Amino acid sequence: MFQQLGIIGCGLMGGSFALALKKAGLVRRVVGYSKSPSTTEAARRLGVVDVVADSALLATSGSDLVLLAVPVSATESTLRAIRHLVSPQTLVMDVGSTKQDVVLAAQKALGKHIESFVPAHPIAGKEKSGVANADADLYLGSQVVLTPLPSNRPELVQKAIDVWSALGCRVLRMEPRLHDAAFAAVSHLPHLLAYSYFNAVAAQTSGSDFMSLAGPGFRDFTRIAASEPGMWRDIFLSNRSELLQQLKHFRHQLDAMERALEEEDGSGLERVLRQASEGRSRWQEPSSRRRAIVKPKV
Ligand SMILES: NC(=O)c1ccc[n+]([C@@H]2O[C@H](COP(=O)([O-])OP(=O)(O)OC[C@H]3O[C@@H](n4cnc5c(N)ncnc54)[C@H](O)[C@@H]3O)[C@@H](O)[C@H]2O)c1
Ligand SMILES: O=C(O)C(=O)C[C@]1(C(=O)O)C=C[C@H](O)C=C1
Repeated sequence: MFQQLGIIGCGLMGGSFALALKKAGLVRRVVGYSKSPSTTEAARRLGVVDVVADSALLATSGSDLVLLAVPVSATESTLRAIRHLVSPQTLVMDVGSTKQDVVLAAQKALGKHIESFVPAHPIAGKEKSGVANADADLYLGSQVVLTPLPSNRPELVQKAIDVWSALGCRVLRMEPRLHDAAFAAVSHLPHLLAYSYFNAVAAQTSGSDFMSLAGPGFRDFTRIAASEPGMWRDIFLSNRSELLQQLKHFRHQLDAMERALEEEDGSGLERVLRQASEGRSRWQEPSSRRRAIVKPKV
């Protein structure tokens, strides 16, 4: 049981974490800070936070668990703002979608307090941001990647594993570099493609007429194109080199499809379509292997 959770960034991810911890009975009090006072006030009205803090530092004061749920580009300044109140017993985590830059930001900002910062990335979310979309069950059954640092206090790493496990998550440990390479392929590239594809259709003269006829295929493929642009700008820029690498792989496949179409190469086309269809049918969504909620150890 945590005495106080300090949420910095009371949006979708931070708000959902607060609600999940409350639902699991793992926290006595939640204090929240967000850049915009109207957001923090909405979080209080919705019962996501109990107390509104006027700064990130005040949200950290007295908290034994602090969660940064801000855009990845705000990690360094936020950690700098709270570092004086991070004690050796405080567990500080983030939920950022990239990890190499977050670790770098923490190294620059935290000094000796880095021992308390355990970088985390829950593989959960949705295209709707903001505290109004926070959901106590958002993390249930999801994977959470931790990229612990060599300087982390082992008991805080264990505490991080315990708290996510208690929320019904499967916790994995990974090197930041490997994390960023993997999520460039399975999260960042699909978002980039969804945004590009949507614009490619919408920019055509008849784009809106075409879209008025669209069915579930279009809906499913473009859902994530409605995601928050500022957040994804940050993610793309922060993981730029891995994303560029993934774009090369994608362009190679697209070129092969285009060639097969131009040459009316039906068997070549079917070969690549079959390869994808069989692979996708075999793929099992990790979060569909839902785990029972384990007894909280925290
Ligand atoms: N949305 C997703 O699906 C998803 C999934 C996994 C991880 N993430 C990561 O979670 C983080 C938060 O994303 P979200 O979807 O909750 O966004 P969000 O827009 O819903 O919430 C972010 C909140 O942070 C606040 N904020 C922005 N800058 C701030 C600052 N400097 N100091 C304090 N508060 C600040 C905003 O006002 C907002 O309340 C991002 O780093 C993102 O990469 C998002
Ligand atoms: O469900 C969605 O809308 C998401 O995009 C969630 C999603 C993803 O799977 O790519 C988005 C960003 C992350 O950092 C983790 C999860």
